[in-house]
Amino acid sequence: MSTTPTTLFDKVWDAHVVKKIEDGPDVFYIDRHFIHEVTSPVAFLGLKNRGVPVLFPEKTFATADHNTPTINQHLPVQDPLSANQLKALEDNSAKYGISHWGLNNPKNGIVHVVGPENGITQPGMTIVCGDSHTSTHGAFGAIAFGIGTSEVEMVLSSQCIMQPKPKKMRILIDGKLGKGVTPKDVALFIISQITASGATGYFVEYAGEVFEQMSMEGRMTVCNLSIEMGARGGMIAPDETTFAYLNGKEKAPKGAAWETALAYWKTLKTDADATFDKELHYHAADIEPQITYGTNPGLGTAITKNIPTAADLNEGESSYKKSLAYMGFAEGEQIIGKKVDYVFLGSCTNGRIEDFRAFSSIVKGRKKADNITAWLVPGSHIVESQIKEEGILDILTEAGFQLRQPGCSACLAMNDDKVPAGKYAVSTSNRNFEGRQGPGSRTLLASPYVAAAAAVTGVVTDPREFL
Ligand SMILES: CC(C)[C@H](C(=O)O)[C@@H](O)C(=O)O
Ligand code: SF4
Repeated sequence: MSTTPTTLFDKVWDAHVVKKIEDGPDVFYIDRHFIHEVTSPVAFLGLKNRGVPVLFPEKTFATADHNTPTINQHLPVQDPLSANQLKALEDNSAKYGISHWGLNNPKNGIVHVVGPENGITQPGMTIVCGDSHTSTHGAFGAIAFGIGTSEVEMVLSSQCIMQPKPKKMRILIDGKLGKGVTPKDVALFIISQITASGATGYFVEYAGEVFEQMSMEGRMTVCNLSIEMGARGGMIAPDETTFAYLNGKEKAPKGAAWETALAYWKTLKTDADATFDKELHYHAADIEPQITYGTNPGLGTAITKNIPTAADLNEGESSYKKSLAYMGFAEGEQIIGKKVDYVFLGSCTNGRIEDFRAFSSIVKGRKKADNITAWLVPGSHIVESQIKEEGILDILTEAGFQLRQPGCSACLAMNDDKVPAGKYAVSTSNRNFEGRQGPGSRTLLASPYVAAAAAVTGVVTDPREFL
């Protein structure tokens, strides 16, 4: 065994290199492969054309999420393109013997929600999916990243991909988070500090007290947003919180296999004195509830602050002005008090049970504002069941909200959940690009607390006044 101090990332990476290529990418072994309806059909077509089988069908897991409606899921899907994609996923999975959680399957939900909650995602694994937010699974101490459709085909046929090793960055945050400050705020804060391309070329390890104290749901939220700072992925060393979350999950190891796995998982941490290519250090006390005001996730601020000027930001002036013009905002304006039309609680960033608990803790005993259309979309059927079991649905109903059925929904508006042109949405998702939530839609990214505060007041509101 090597005595050189090693990072968590190197430990997991090096254990998966099948072959090193001189001056080229590594041939990299993949433990778990997730697929959804958008990026898999062309990969399966490639297999068919080459007459190649799926090498290890039991290592690939399919779920339908992007194109699925969030009401009346028992009825046939109306949109022909969506219906075709969903059918292709089902047929391809059946043809190659791949596990498939389609609409109405009790395990169905957003790929990055269902993988972890069923114990498929485990520490020390390499995990890929034809989807950028695959970084979510890094919360378990896995190396997880998004791949393109041609690589999906490669993984299906060989369980390997060609992958250059990224550089390593560690982001350390010490101290304790203040009232109303959530993992989403931590991630939006980091992105606002380093910009949406600040971690390009790196794989990030999040470390320090803030992440050690965080729940698995919170860690998933943070790792999910790694991609929005440009990183290849993000990870957090597994610990007792991770093991407790996984223990008893359907696909987690059981009995003696659990003990063996646990012994290995406990070795998965960065050694003291291991070095990174870049290190950033922040303090929890400096992080307030955040909100974005522009058209990339880096254009965010503490909710109590005013929208910065181009000079404050060091941003290219014309692109910044264009971004604010799209949003209908002006430099130097206060963000609190801005009118909101839509509230979206959901997505692979904030569609987990903890997010619904946070949202309901604010709307409890209050009423939805009349000007707000709210879409509350659980990340999976398991989350939906928990919402019902914990009495959260009753709180939401009492406050004038409806619960929808699981899927990506308004996060990218590939189904009917589209925010109309010019309207403002406070959204717990991860992208605020032009038109992301529907043509002409305007997105303000924020935490479930901020979303709830907007949902009951109708305007951007500091959630701390309700906590
Ligand atoms: C459709 C899919 C390829 C896409 C992604 O890769 O991220 C989507 O999930 C998104 O969030 O924009
Ligand atoms: S919820 Fe949004 S970010 Fe996540 S996979 Fe679906 S579309 Fe992509």
